[in-house]
Amino acid sequence: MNQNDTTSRIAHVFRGTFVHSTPRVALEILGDCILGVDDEGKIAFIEKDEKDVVSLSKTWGFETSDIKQLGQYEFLMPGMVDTHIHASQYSYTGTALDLPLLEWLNTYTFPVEAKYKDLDFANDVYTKVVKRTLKNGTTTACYFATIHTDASLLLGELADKFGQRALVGKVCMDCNSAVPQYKESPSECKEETDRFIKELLKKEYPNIKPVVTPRFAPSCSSSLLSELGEIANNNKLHIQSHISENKEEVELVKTLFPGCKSYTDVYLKHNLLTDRTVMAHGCHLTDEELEIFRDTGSAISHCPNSNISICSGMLNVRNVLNHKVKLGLGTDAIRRTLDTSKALTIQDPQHETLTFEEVFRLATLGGSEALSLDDQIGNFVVGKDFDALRVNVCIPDGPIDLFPGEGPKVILEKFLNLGDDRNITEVYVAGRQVVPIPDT
Ligand SMILES: Nc1nc2[nH]cnc2c(=O)[nH]1
Ligand SMILES: [Zn+2]
Repeated sequence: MNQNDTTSRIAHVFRGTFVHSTPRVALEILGDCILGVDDEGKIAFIEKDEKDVVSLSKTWGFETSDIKQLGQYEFLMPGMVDTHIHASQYSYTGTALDLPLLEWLNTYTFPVEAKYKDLDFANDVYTKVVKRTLKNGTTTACYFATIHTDASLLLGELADKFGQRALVGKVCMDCNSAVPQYKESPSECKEETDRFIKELLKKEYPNIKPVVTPRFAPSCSSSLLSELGEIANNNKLHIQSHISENKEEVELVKTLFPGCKSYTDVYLKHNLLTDRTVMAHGCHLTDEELEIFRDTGSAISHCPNSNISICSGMLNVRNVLNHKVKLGLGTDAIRRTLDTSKALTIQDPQHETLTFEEVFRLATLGGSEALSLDDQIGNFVVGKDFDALRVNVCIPDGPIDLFPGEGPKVILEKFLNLGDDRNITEVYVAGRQVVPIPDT
């Protein structure tokens, strides 16, 4: 857009420090910048060290009095992209962490997920998870819901209502011997997935997309996996699932799919590895499997919080990045990603520990790449949507103390390691301010 374009007007102008990542640099600090957002929510301009604000305001048609000036201890950063979150497991977050994956699923997860048949229960939990994640800076979330189509549609409705960008997956599973009431028949799976996609697309929510969601290979028959691969490919939809999270699961998949060379080969053979696929965990993938991820353009969602909590394994992110595989983070993962990388260095001093700048990139631009949304979000580039956090590290009674001489890089590092939602004073998604959340 330019000054001659009368269809879009400037909706916000910010001035101050902006931090973001580019494919080339993990952390770029833009001091004293001015950024304009048009009324379609896109970044219209970014000017550095602008001397003549008056002429800029004339060019773009805004009032200089409308500029939002950031304070010394404030900055704007891109919104965080959560590439893997189970909205339906939010009610028991922080508990039930005493069993390994397969027992954990049977004991805690499946019985709770079965409750989402009840739309009142779903409404309560899904409202809370969308609000909580938005307040904590998740501007994009890639959600697993449950097998229930109507509750999954409700999750899409709530994300749209509160203004979060989201991929929403109705979970598909036709095998569950431990909790047999929590599964669908193969035909139900297909029909309900079709209905979910059709109904969600019919709503035309601007920032919500359906994602085809086979739970993981042990929960799905081969014919269901093939059906889902076909649905996703015919409709050019995203795909999400789990892979190689713990060793017992990897062994189980070998026995369930004896004709496949590896866990990755199971998904490959069913046409589920595309450049719109994101697979969670991947702790135990081999280098050969990572090459398949790279060749197909499929991404990994790193979930170290979960991996440590139920002792699944430690993904070597450095090795994934060295294989040029796209990688984003799952929920609340910045700190646990750094811890896991350090634990790998303790085990092997040759391991090149991830830096906080690299992890910052994974939480923002990396996530957008993993979800193939990097043409739209992930950093501050003219033409991309304005998904951003206004951060203030110096709020009264906040979690961070500052000391003389600390510049923007230290301030960002402190925020990433010590900050919380009190420091995130405003959140924007596609130019719409969504935090503070209005009272309804
Ligand atoms: N961590 C985790 N792994 C899974 N694998 C299949 N389903 C799940 C799930 O709900 N959580
Ligand atoms: Zn998961």
